[in-house]
Amino acid sequence: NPNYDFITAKYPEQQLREIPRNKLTLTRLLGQGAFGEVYEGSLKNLCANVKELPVAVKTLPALSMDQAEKDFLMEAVIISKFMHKNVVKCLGVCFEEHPRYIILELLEGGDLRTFLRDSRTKGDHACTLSMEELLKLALDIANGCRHLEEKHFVHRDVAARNCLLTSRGPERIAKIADFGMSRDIYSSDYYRKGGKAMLPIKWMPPEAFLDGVFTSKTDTWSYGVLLWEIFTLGYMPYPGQTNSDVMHFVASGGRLDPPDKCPARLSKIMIMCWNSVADIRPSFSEIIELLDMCLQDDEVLNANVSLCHYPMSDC
Ligand SMILES: CN1CCN(c2ccc(C(=O)Nc3n[nH]c4c3C=[N+](C(=O)[C@H](O)c3ccccc3)C4)cc2)CC1
Repeated sequence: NPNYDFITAKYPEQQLREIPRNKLTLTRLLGQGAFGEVYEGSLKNLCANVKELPVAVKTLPALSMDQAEKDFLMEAVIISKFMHKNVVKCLGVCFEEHPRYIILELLEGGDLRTFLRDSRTKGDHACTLSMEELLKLALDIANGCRHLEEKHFVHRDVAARNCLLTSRGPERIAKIADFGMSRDIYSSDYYRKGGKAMLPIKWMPPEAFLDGVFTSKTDTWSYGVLLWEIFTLGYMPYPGQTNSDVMHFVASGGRLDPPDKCPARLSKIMIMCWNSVADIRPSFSEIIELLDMCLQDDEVLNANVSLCHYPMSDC
């Protein structure tokens, strides 16, 4: 996996900060990850002026396989490389004994896809979030992705499920928060192709699932699907289609329909992200400029996000 080269080749000197385990208290379980749990916790006097710091603690079960251990370490090393307000921060690790912990900044709003789905009001299919709020979420993640692009890091799994929110209120900030190499093998978001890796087919461009080619333009394609997720308030992409349906559909030129009543300026960005020629897809700097234009455009701000009515799918 070239991302491993990214780490070992360029930054061998960067050490992970080992945190004494006795400074850490785990309070409650936040979620079950693919290879472990994530707890809310608190960190005592990490530094002078902070007595107790609320944190998220990712755990690796003590009896994990070697590969899981390597992936877990790799996730900590990768996250520690980035310093950006839209990328989750790693505060340190407890790696000297089992169970191993990765200590991350606590984001209390939960993941972006759940938040979008919860923000639908029942029945009248209106939405509790304004276009401006949705655009700001989109811009937060685009900024995080631009930082990864600048660092020549390809994420490979940009999707709403892998983003977290600082809170659910109007001051919420969205961050890219999952750099795990392992995939939730029980989630229908992933597809085991050729008995090997679990692939998020519905978020991948043709050159990735056909030829295994991954560049920052792979993340651009995935980001276009994330935009579609945001403006459908968390629908499953390609409703009613299986992963293998989608591989054939997309490889032969098929694309997601932009959400209905989605303003043209916004749909255009999605379509640009899904250009079959990777080089023609926009960089994240270009995407940010285009989204900033949307934020200035009343036609976009006054559009109402109406939920598409997909008959049979897990909407
Ligand atoms: C209505 N309520 C609102 C509150 N809510 C939550 C649900 C989950 C969380 C949560 O996991 N927060 C996290 N903070 N930091 C990290 C987290 C996860 N991390 C990870 O690294 C996880 O692997 C990860 C990464 C991306 C997305 C999900 C999980 C790092 C917080 C609130 C439950 C529903």
